[in-house]
Amino acid sequence: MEHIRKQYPPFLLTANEMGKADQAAVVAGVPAMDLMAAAGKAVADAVVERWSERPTLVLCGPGNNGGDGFVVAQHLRSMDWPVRLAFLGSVDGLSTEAAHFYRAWQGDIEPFSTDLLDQTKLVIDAMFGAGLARPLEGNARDMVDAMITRNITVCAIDVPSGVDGTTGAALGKVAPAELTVTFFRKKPGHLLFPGRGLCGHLVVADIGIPESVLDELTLQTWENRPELWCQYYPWPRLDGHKYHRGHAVVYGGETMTGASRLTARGAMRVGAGLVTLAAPIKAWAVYATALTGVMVAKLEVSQESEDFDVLLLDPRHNAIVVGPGAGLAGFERIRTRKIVLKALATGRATVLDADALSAFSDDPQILFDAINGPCVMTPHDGEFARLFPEINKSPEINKSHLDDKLTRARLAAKQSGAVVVLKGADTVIASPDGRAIINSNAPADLATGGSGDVLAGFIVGLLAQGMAPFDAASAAVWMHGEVGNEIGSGLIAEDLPDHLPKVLSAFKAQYFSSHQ
Ligand SMILES: NC(=O)C1=CN([C@@H]2O[C@H](COP(=O)(O)OP(=O)(O)OC[C@H]3O[C@@H](n4cnc5c(N)ncnc54)[C@H](OP(=O)(O)O)[C@@H]3O)[C@@H](O)[C@H]2O)[C@@H](O)CC1
Ligand SMILES: Nc1ncnc2c1ncn2[C@@H]1O[C@H](COP(=O)(O)OP(=O)(O)O)[C@@H](O)[C@H]1O
Ligand SMILES: [K+]
Repeated sequence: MEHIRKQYPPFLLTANEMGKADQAAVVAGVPAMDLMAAAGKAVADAVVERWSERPTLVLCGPGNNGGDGFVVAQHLRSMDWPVRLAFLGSVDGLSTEAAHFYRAWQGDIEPFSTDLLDQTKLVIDAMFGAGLARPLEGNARDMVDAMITRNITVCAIDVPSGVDGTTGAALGKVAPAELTVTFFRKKPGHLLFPGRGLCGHLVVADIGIPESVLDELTLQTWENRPELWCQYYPWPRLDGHKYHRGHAVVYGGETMTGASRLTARGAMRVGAGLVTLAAPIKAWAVYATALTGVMVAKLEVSQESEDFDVLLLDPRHNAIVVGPGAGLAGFERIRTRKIVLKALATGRATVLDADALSAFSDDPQILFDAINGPCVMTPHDGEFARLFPEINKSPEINKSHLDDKLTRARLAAKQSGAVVVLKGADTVIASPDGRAIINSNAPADLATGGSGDVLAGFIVGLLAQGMAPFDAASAAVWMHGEVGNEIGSGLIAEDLPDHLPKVLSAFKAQYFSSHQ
């Protein structure tokens, strides 16, 4: 029988999980000494590939990150690189493996002093890796300060020292790396800011840990990649018709009419069979003139929510989005809340964005109590803070002394019962059941007014086509990032829906045929 290699999804491992993977590898017969040797060799290879020979300083810390540093230094020395090595700690405190490579180093061991930087063009940062427990102090901190001041080129081993690999937080000041080499799998801190911004180019090296150790871990965090959800992607069926592709309802506000129009166009482009924009009568003419493929339903102003009820009587209206341009001023706030609660009461798939979230900032529990069906919330940081003010004070956050985006999104999903898409450069998609995905493909060009409105449209369009909320949110966020990359500089929100077809075609070519 042909041997098919098991494909593992793009897991992200916390420091703790990485430690377990390491132990499982040792149990499976890979000596810890070999892992350290392979780690150091991988870093040396990456260094030689990126930089020409130059005066290099390897800064070794007191743990196994320092152990890797001894290996790198010896490899570079054996290639006749001008290498110096400074060690922070005592040999008695080293692990067996690190002590072995300390002895194997054939050059001098110099004390940690910032003077060493005078002759240095490249620093290999092997001070602290996954085991960093508190901010850097003393000589290590002085060294980092001097590296920052001198703007010295850095290659970091595992993480730039001071970055928490599990959360991406910076424990004190960190010297940014141009290259970071990590082992086996990425860690959340490589994708979450500020960590991501401090890592520079990231290389993940295979150090001989068998992938099968992943089977022994219960992992709940992934990098957003199509492999995670492509098999659920709702491609149109040859024998299908538009009602097989769902009917999305977009609630439109009275004043900011552009927002919900962007949402509606996003929903159409991502393949919803039909999209109806429910428009207050005052703004109806604006919507009706501006939209073509999207249908426009008229809501009487005095009895708005009743008209919305009537619209929802049609069971084919299977996904609803409220928020973009919904309105928060005076009466509009009350109406927005009513519309949200009506939408949630249907039990149909619902996306809540922008004003639909802020409208509940006085009493978020009313909103959370109403969420009983499939629901995706898409707050940016400001909306998140309004809706989940207590999460930053929660014991889980305080325990780690960190305002960690992954934990915050997870807690919010658990508390609200919705899939939470906590947006930004490192958007986190968290499910109430504990699963979480970190997105990594979004360009900064997406930081423009209306781009979130389009994202809400992508999500509701996928929900209308029957995708589950966590998958729909993850797929939409990834598509949004790809479209952003496709357009690049000069991107405006209006462009996003119209560039989606190109991205979908490329995605289909790469992922669909293999899943038929
Ligand atoms: N797992 C794997 O598969 C593989 C892992 N590998 C490598 O191991 C690295 C993880 O090693 P690690 O666990 O020894 O952690 P690391 O960061 O080197 O040192 C922790 C030490 O520092 C100390 N300490 C902490 N904070 C401090 C502070 N602020 N200031 C001063 N001291 C502080 C702390 O002491 P303590 O807090 O106990 O007092 C402890 O002694 C990993 O990043 C990778 O490079 C590879 O070899 C390949 C296989
Ligand atoms: N620096 C950045 N890099 C990548 N994506 C970003 C960045 N800043 C914002 N985004 C993305 O742009 C979108 C902005 O959404 P949002 O803040 O709701 O804006 P709007 O309400 O104007 O549509 C989100 O999808 C967010 O993740
Ligand atoms: K490091």
